[in-house]
Amino acid sequence: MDEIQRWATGTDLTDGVAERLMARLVELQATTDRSVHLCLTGGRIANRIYSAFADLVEGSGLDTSRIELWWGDERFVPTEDPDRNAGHTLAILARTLQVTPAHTHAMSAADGVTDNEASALTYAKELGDTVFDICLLGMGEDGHVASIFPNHPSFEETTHTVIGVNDSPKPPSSRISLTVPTLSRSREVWFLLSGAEKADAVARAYAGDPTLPGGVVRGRERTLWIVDRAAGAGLPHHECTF
Ligand SMILES: O=C(O)[C@H](O)[C@@H](O)[C@H](O)[C@H](O)COP(=O)(O)O
Repeated sequence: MDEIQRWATGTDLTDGVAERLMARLVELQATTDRSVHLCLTGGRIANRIYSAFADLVEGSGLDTSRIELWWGDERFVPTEDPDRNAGHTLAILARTLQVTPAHTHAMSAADGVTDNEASALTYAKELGDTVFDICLLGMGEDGHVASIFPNHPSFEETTHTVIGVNDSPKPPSSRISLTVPTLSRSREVWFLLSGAEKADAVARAYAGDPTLPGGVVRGRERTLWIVDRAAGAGLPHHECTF
């Protein structure tokens, strides 16, 4: 079930998504005794949302002992490299979200190792058959999600759940990524889409363009297309949820 959530500006989107994400996580925790699994994405838009989310934790009712953080992709760089997704995200969320190391599943960094495939296999073992309750994804102007790129080996059919990605069109070149089937195992996929430069890719992906990773990744129960006015310019207006 695809739903469009349209916000006027990127700022409205950031604050609105942070509130809806917090509410949904609290709602999911109320339906189960297990941990809730949230898969995070890198990118500018996501990091702005994480910052707004961190401001909401106090008084939210979120049980931080029952949330597990995963990553959809990672740049295969040293831990201290500013390009590393987990570094940014944890610095932002750790301001208010006390998530234990056992519940924080960051992909390994390239500290003294060069083999991203081996690191991908290690993450696949840690992931096992975990199904994410919510998987957050940004999208590039080329329709990439996580580190799965169109017209690129990363987008080829695979039985792997996690892969090493080389020659990434988006720097840095070496990455680790969940694969399309793994992303689509998620119960809910939330696409976080802001900026006019994404409008064409967003429209094509929403229409299910099979040549774009964003065109084929969907949640099993729900797919949210969260757009600001600019990024959603090419989306149908009759399907807005609010
Ligand atoms: O590691 C990465 O680069 C991200 O996972 C990538 O998939 C990102 O989400 C998109 O490129 C959108 O990035 P922006 O939100 O910065 O446009």
